[in-house]
Amino acid sequence: MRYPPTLLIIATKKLTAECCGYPISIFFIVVNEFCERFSYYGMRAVLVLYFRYFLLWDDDLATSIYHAFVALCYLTPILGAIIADSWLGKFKTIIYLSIVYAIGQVTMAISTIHDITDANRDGTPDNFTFHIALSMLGLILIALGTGGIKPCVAAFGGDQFQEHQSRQLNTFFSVFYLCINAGSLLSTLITPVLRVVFIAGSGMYVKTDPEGNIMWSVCKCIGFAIKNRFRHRSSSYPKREHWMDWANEKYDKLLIAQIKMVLKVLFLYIPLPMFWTLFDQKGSRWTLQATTMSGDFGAFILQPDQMQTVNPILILTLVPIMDRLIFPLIQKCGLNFSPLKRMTVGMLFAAMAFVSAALVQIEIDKTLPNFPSSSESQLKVVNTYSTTLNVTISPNEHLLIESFGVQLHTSKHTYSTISYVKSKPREGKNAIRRDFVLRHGEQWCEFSRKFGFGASYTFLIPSTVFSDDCESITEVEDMKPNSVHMALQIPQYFLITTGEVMFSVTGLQFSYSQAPKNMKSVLQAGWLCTNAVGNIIVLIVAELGKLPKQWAEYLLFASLLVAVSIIFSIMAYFYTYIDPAEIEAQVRKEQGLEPEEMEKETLEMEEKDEDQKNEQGVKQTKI
Ligand SMILES: CC(C)C[C@H](NC(=O)[C@@H](N)Cc1ccccc1)C(=O)O
Repeated sequence: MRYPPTLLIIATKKLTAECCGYPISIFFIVVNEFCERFSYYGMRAVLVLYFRYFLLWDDDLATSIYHAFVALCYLTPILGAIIADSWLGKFKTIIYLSIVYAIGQVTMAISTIHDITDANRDGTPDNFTFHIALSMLGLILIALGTGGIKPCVAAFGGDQFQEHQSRQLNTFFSVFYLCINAGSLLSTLITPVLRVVFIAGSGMYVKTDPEGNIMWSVCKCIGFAIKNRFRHRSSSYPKREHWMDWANEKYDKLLIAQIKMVLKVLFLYIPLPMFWTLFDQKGSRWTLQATTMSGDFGAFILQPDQMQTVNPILILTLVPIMDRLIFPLIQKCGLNFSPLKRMTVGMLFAAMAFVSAALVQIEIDKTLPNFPSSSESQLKVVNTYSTTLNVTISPNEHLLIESFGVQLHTSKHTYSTISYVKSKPREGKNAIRRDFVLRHGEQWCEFSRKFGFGASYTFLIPSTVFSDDCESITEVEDMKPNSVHMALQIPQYFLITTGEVMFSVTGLQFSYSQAPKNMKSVLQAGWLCTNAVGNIIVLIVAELGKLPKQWAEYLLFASLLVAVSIIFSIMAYFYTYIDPAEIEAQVRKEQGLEPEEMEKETLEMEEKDEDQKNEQGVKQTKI
């Protein structure tokens, strides 16, 4: 049989060992993902605290750099996808970038050792520039590692499945997502595990070779189509069905068909960053909201940042429920709950989560103290004298100061204050958290009291304090404890996580199923980029400032997402689901090329020989 003098790509999948209908190699991939997310989320969880308390950055800078880092982690997938699909292949890309990742984690760890520059041993680094530079280098390497391997791992997992395993392929993405969340959840509890599991499965993987510099060919082909279209802009030239068809003169029909498939999906992704903009505020705005709430659950006390673990916990329960119960039930009711419909509903759930956050915020606002505005000032005077005193604070204003103090707000005056609290204590902590012991030389006494969350107190300590065993200490409550319970945030976490399962797990599967074979990682990278853009939007919003009322900002975000989901549902309505393999076969047929399956059969004999000689390669390229 003669083959046209065109580049023929012949894919032959290796017979893989199976367990319950799944390729065994999948086990190594999901365990690898678990460990990777474990390491990533473990580091991310303490990153803001590192910026804040080690590098001594202020809140705004720490938050901005944090979101910039997260955005970078979801931008680098493009680089990983290019390396994998054009050069090294997914397997090698994962291995090499994991090494970069590990170097990044080590660099980051070294940057936290203050002894390196603490020559005078006072517990503070002497050279902050060194620590900042080292940690930034570490973070860039980590972003390169984690982001670079991310589109490859999901696509590599998908590659392990044969055609008859399409049901298992869908379940794989759910299990993959479960592992992400199990890893992120456990990372807060246990120290990172070495990522050697992935290499252990090496012999079992279906490893597809990269097919030349595919990204470069794609860019050149798109560039040519645009140029050619522009050259033929006069109406005398007949119109073509698709603007990419203007590349027909120079480029292979198959490549053009593949680019059309990818562009169609990428176009659909345009509104998606809005979902992530809301989703990623869990880590910032919602955690700040939790700082003004009470985390006293009786048996244990929950810190505001720990509230975020509700998300992975819910994922672990919701993914199986959705997969095994809700989606099959919807299907049984005869409803067509297609992937894009699921994603739209997911967005609506996220919008509802923000409505719920707004309602909680309204409740919290009712309990917050009134702080002076920019045109006011706050004066606090504590009267330790035994009787009421009359204090004149301006020619026309008199104040009666009760014994042990009073707090007041006045307009347009600045007074010197004894104690001045201008915001709720940070992270829901009290100014003083536990019982305290007073010491003076040999004398001491212990003061015991239950302090409320987010409360602030002033203690008046007379000189007689040691003789009466702290009895004479008088307490003034500057700020009432937080009274709205953190459990009220659970509905918003439930709604956003339900939205995430519908949106994110489906998006992952959709990106794999709609991508041509040689661009699976590229489309995974495109999907992850929607997250990066979402984080950049959070950054911009944080910098531009907020609405005066936090609940109004939550409602604004919810309305924006509803508007975006309407746009997305219209776009989705016009999207036709494709089977990339079928389209590719069709184009091949039109070009007079052999369909892949036939090629496979014809060449099976030839390959048997070669297979034995070659190391356990999977895909061969023949010219
Ligand atoms: C963009 C990715 C698909 C995000 C994915 N994230 C999750 O699955 C989160 N539910 C994990 C999480 C855990 C703890 C706190 C917040 C988020 C991923 O990491 O791949």
